[in-house]
Amino acid sequence: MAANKSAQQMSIDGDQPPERFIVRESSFGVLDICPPTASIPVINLSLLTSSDLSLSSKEEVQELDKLRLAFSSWGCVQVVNHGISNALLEKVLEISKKFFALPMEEKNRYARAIDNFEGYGGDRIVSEKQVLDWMDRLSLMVFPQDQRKLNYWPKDPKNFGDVLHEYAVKTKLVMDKLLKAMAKSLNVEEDSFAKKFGDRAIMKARFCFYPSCPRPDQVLGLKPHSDRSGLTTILQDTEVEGLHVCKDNQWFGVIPIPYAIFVNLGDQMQILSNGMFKSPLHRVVTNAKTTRRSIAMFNEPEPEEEIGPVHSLIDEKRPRVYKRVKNYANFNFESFQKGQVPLEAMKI
Ligand SMILES: O=C(O)CCC(=O)C(=O)O
Ligand SMILES: [Fe+2]
Repeated sequence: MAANKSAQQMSIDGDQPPERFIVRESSFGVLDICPPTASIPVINLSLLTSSDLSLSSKEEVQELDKLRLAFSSWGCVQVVNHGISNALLEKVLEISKKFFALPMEEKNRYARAIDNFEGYGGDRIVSEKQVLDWMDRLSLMVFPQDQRKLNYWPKDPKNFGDVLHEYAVKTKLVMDKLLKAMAKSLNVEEDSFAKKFGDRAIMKARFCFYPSCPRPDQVLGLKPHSDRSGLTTILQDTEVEGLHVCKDNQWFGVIPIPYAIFVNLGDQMQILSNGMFKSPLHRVVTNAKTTRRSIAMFNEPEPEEEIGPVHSLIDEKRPRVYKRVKNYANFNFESFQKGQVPLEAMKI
């Protein structure tokens, strides 16, 4: 049955996308696979160094302004000079390439259980009416380290675990720097956001594989969504476009910059910032010729930590927009199941 085949296998077999993958106009509006491209703001992380705004150089202040504007309009940036070496980024792309190139039976040793997010598989089916994504993925919990389910971590390629661990540690440093810079850019205590993530913040990795598709005009690699996370980084194949971001109700294509890391905010940062920063809708389209790979890292506050707008961002001019909630990931899933838009359901 085609519906049980992986997207990769359908692509190899030259299958036409089955009915359940077809995006109807009513599902998400017209599928424009080639929207205008966007100049997503580029942030030079090496300029964001001082811990005290009053000590910031002119260049740093300018960069902080750029960051604030970018996250309050686009909800995303491309980060350069982030401190992660090109060699490591190449290794991350390489372990992804090698894993997805394994024979199907080998990959299926890491197959996801039906009710779990972790492991290898396709779109997680939560409703009969769901339009399926033309994408295979390997999802893994990386932090807290004691939550890892190592039976899902590929043993082939051999360096998979070491590379992912090193990349996650370095990614967390980038994210923590960004969280501090974001707070500074809004003129609030530097650790206002960072401390909400807690010592047991969650980091999940998702290796995304979008095989070529004979009908890119009819299917989506990943349907429009905003992330549940606090912060997400995306490392993408340099040569292959496919990621689109929505700004002011218009879709824009993202042009990957070699060795830059794309960062988007998730819903929990929109909540923590009392709506000052945006968690943007984004999606991925496929193309008829090439496979696209990306590695997304999702960083979230620990589920036991109650989150809500940071106090210093609430005043008469800007009253509190969102409620407080524990375990936003669950809240998000449940409101989605009830047909609600989770961020709307969080409003007071
Ligand atoms: O593949 C990409 O570029 C985007 C992935 C993504 O948005 C996600 O996994 O949530
Ligand atoms: Fe996403």
